[in-house]
Formats: sequence, C-alpha cells, structure tokens
Amino acid sequence: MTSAISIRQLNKTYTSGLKALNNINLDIKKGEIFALLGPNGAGKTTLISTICGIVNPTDGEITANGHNVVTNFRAARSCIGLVPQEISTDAFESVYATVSFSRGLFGKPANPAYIESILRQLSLWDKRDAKIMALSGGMKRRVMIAKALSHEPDILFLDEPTAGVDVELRQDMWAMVKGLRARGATIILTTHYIEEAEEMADRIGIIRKGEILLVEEKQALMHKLGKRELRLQLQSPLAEIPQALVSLPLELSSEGNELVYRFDSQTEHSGIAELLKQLASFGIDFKDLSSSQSSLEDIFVDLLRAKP
Ligand SMILES: Nc1ncnc2c1ncn2[C@@H]1O[C@H](COP(=O)(O)OP(=O)(O)OP(=O)(O)O)[C@@H](O)[C@H]1O
Repeated sequence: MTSAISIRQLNKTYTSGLKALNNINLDIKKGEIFALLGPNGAGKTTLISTICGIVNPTDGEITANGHNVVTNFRAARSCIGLVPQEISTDAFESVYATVSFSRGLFGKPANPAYIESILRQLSLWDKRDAKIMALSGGMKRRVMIAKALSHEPDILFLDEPTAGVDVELRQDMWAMVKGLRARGATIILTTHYIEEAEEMADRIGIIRKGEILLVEEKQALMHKLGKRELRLQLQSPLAEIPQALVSLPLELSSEGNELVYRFDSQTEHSGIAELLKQLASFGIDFKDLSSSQSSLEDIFVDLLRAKP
C-alpha cells in the first residue's frame, strides 16, 4: 500500500542558520489519524509547511499520494487540505462564498452539491449566508476546515485544531475529525494536548528540536506509558528482596525501608492482592502504602527530557 505522505531524509535550515528539521524520515499511512506532538518550537509547523509546499526543504524528498511536493507541486498540493493555526479569512465574506472561492483557487470547477455536503458535515449549512466576522471563534475554525476541504483533498493537516477552544467544542471537533477519517480521509494533526492525541490518534509521533524521537501506535504507547506504582513503607528495613519474590516487578529503595511495585495500569489483574499475601507469608509488614499513576503528560515530559 502506498503511503499518503512519505518523507525521506528531510532537512530544513532557515536562512537565519536555524536547523528546524533534522533528517526526518516518516510515512503516514492512508486513512490514519496521525498526531504529531512536541513542545513549542519543535518544528511541527515547519514540517507541515514543507509538506504543503509553503516552506522549501533544504534537502530530502517528500511525496503526497506519490507526487513529489517540490517537482510536482500542483498534483501534490491538490491532494492536501491545510487548516493553519491562525484563523485567516475574509471577515466581510459569507461562509458559502469563502468556501466556494477556496475551491476555485485550486482550479476545480464549481460543485455546489459538494460544498453543501461539507458545510452540512461541519454544521455550517445554517450559517452559509452569515458573514465570517459574525461567527463565533469555534464556527470560524469550522470555516477554516471547510475551506481546507473545499477542493476535495484526501489528506488533511490540522495545525493545533483546538488551541484555545472550549471543552465542548473540542469534543465536537474530535467527533468531526473522526467522521472525516471514517469517510476515508488521512488526517495529520499537531497538538499540545496529550489528551487530544490520546482521544483521536491511531499513531503518535513525538518531535523535539527538529528530530523525530519516536513514532508508535497509540495503543502500544499507552501500554508502555500506563505504568502504576505501589509504594509500601516497611515496618523494618529489608536487606534484600526474598528469593521467591525476585521475579516480581519489585524494587527496594530508601535503604531497604520502601518496596516499590510497578505494574501495568491497563491490565485487569494488578497482582497487588497476591503480592500482599506473599509479603504477609514472609512476615514483611508495612506501615503505610501509597499508589500513583504516571500520566501521559508525565511520560511525554520524561521522554523529552531523557534525550539531551
Ligand atoms: N521563517 C522562519 N525563519 C527562521 N526561523 C524560523 C522560521 N519559522 C520558524 N522558525 C524557527 O524554527 C523552529 C521551529 O519552529 P516551528 O514553528 O516549526 O515549531 P512548532 O513545533 O510548530 O512550534 P509551536 O508549537 O510553538 O507552534 C523554531 O525555533 C522557530 O523559531
């Protein structure tokens, strides 16, 4: 199966000398929702902009549906819809005119039935005659999505789609994006909200300082990230973990005063009941216990810190 987007050895150094992308290799599969996570200045927008032909790569190769985005720009760009971070559209124009004009920019013949279908999908049909300036922020974002979809692209880029959007609208956007995917679109989104990636993405890529740190199926990542810890403060210090328990994910810390048990929070059986029974059978008493769960956010931060 061909990839929707294929990126090979992509580098981007701005004229200022800043290296914003460093040897990026990435394939986005057709029909997936791919979330690109990274801190401010990581290179997310630069990456999207090079794929969309807004920023020229320094070297490397990018194809969209098999078309090279530099040498075959028109064919590549016509497969792509881009919803930029900033809302930029003509405030005095009506919703319908803005969206159909956008289609014309791609040289596509007018198709009122298609424009109606996307406006309906985005709950904008009732607002089709409203001027953009009279819409709420959330509605304006929907107009940006309608514009991006106006020329019937099958790859959609959403750069921070829900930045500054309230919780209700954010959930609406998530439902809408999933709906687009269900109709066959490939979606690449950048976000600062780990929760958003968790909710929507099939795969997650983490970028930092212009480098892709990891690309992973969300489920696999969640599995890795979803660790929990149980800490037992012991009545009396232990010199070592009893031989019968060494196969358990146990660690002795605080000079033998604390036992730490780490387990997978996604699992149905934590093994805590058995652990406590076994400790009792070895006469290991504890005076206090606490448990904690590493959030996705914690792990994301850890991951970013882990590599200097
Ligand atoms: N036109 C430009 N000229 C020079 N440097 C730039 C230009 N655009 C971006 N940069 C720099 O490139 C780096 C990557 O920026 P980019 O906007 O791609 O990051 P980002 O991950 O999208 O950040 P954010 O989450 O803040 O939007 C930053 O250091 C930024 O200052």
